[in-house]
Order: sequence, then C-alpha cells, then structure tokens
Amino acid sequence: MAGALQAIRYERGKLEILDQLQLPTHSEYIPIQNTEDGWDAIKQMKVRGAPAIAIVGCLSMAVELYYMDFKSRKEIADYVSDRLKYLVTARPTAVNMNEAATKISSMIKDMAEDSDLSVSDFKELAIEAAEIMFEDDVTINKDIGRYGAEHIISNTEDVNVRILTHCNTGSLATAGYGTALGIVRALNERGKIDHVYCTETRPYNQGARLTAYELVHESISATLILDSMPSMLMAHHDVTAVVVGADRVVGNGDTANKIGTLQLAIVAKYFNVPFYVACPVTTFDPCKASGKEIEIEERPHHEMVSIKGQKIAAEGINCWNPAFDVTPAELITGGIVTEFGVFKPSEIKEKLASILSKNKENSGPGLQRRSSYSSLKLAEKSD
Ligand SMILES: CSC[C@@H](O)[C@@H](O)C(=O)COP(=O)(O)O
Repeated sequence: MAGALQAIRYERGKLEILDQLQLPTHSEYIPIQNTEDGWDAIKQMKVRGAPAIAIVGCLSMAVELYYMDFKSRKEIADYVSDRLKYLVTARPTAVNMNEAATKISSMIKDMAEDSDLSVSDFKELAIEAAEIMFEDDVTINKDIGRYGAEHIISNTEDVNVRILTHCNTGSLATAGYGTALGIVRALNERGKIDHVYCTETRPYNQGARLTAYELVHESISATLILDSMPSMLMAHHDVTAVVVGADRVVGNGDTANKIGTLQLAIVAKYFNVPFYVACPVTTFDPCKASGKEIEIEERPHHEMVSIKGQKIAAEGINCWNPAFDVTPAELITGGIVTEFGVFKPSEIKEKLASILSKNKENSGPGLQRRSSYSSLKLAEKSD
C-alpha cells in the first residue's frame, strides 16, 4: 500500500494543512497559526469533510492557546468557549465542529472549578482535549471500515464487490483512513474490491479531485463517473452497494450529506442496491428530530459558474448552490455504519444512547476517557 495521505500535520504549537483547493495538481501544506486562519481555511474549503473540519478547528484553537498567557482558569475557559463558538460559524451543516465545541467547552468549564489545577496545567488540558480528537480519529475510522466491510460482505452473494461512492470521505476528509472511503479501504485490505466508482461531485469536484486521487494513490481499481451517471451505471453494471459519508445524522436517521446524495439514494432504491451511510458518532445530532431541522449551507455562486477563474456558465444566469441535501432515513437501506457497529436508521438514536451511556465511565473514543486520563497524568506529574 502507498504511504498514507495526510491532510493534517500537527505537533504541539504547530499546525499545517494540505491545501485541498490546489489538489490534485499541487500538494502544498499551509500553516494555520490561530483560530482566524482555521476559520478561513474551513470557510474557503482548503480543509473540508465533517471530521477534518472539527479537528482543524479545534487544533487551530490549541495552537493559538499554546502561545498565550492567562491569569486564571476561568480566563482560559471563557477564551476557549468563545473561540470554539466562532469556529462553529465557518460552516453550518456538518455537526462535528459544533459537537466538539460543546464537549470541549463543557469539559473545560467543569474543570475550571478544580482549584487543585494550576493555570498552566489547565491550559495543557485544554490543548490536549483538541489533540485527543486528532489522535482518536484514525482508530475510529478503522472501526467504521471494519464494521462496514464485514456488513457488506456478509449481505451480498458477490465474491468481490463493486462500490459506488460520492464526494470525498477519505484520508483527506479526516485525520486518516476515512469513513465511507475507509470502508472501501477495509474491503480492499481484505482483497474484496472488484471495482469502485466515484462521482465527480460538482461544483467543488471532491470526487474527481480528491477521491480519485486517493484511489489512484492506493492503486484501487476505480472509475470516475459524472454526477449525472449513477442511474446509467446501476442500469448497466452490477453495483453491490452505495456507500457515502455524512455531515449530520439526526434522531430519526435522516442524513445530510454532499449535494447529490439524495438522488443516489433514490436511484439505489429503484435498482434495489443497498445504500449505506458511514460516519463517526460525532456526526450524530439526536437533538434534531428530523432532517427538516437541518440548516443547509449555501455556497457562493462563483463556485458553480467558474473553475479556477475560468467562466463556464452564461453571464447573468441565476444560480442556486446548496452544498448538501438530506436523504430520508427510509432510503438508507443498508444501514448507518459507526465505530460501534451498523444500525438501522430507525434504531440508531436508541442504540447509540445505550452504548454511549455504558461507555461513558471507562471506555469509548473521545474526550471522556482521555480527559480523565489526562487529569491523572497531570496529577501524577504534580505529586
Ligand atoms: C468523512 S467526510 C463526510 C462528509 O463530510 C462528506 O461526505 C461531505 O459531504 C463533505 O462535504 P464538503 O463540502 O467537502 O465538506
């Protein structure tokens, strides 16, 4: 296998991201020195993909914090909460940044009350909270990959599978490995891929520029198709499953993902092809009852009518550029693949609530387990 693609490079006090606007022709890492840089990179989509947005947002806060001096724990807690709220405003549909902001802010607020913690140890904990997300992401994605691959293999008679995917959900959209593309990677590691089809994903072309790049990089047998071709593809070729990522899965299983996902799900239903959504539990938003409540980001019209400054549409035409659509739960026929297993959309809220409450005390990915670990480490250090 080729060396892993790395969208995010981080060491304490230093963050760089691979500028995805320049891919696939140029690979340039750009520095993110503070939360303004983080916000701009997310807004302009130099980094994109729900998990990567949250990781870069939080790490930009960590880098900023690292170079600052504070007088009290409360000052740090207020600062962190303010910066994270600001980062959430960069892109509204993907819930991961909002989820991370809420989790880190409330953890930091609780720990600010702990008078045994020095200001500098407290600052370190705030930084570590962001670092934990980055460190855990690949493990989470590998679990998603394993569950998804096993589910697909055990629910098909195909010896080797043909997968259709949309947008980019791979190493470039996460800390590494990927979610939906992580399932493709896991299938490939098991020698089970016959072929992968990826859609170009207009207007930003994440499929043509990024997913195709990742598939070629890993020598996975793959074909690029236009966004208008999935029905033609399913009419003429056997597709084992459609596997996509998610920006927000709400309580009833309705799922917001890259524009074009809904039509893929409708076509898959027509041709009786199982349709899977793959995402970490941080993409789950149980507070919203249905997809109607999801705010859909609208992107600037210039992204539709020009490519790298070159006009491709008639001057003066009106445009509509929603970045995401919502797939109703009933069309997610294969299931929702998470790091805890594959769930039916109708059962995901209940099942995740039970798993997460059991895991809260002593395991599970993310801040709960690791923050108590960090507190222990700091306590040991001060003994
Ligand atoms: C693992 S990424 C999952 C989703 O974020 C992905 O499918 C997607 O819709 C990305 O949209 P983008 O606008 O490129 O951020």
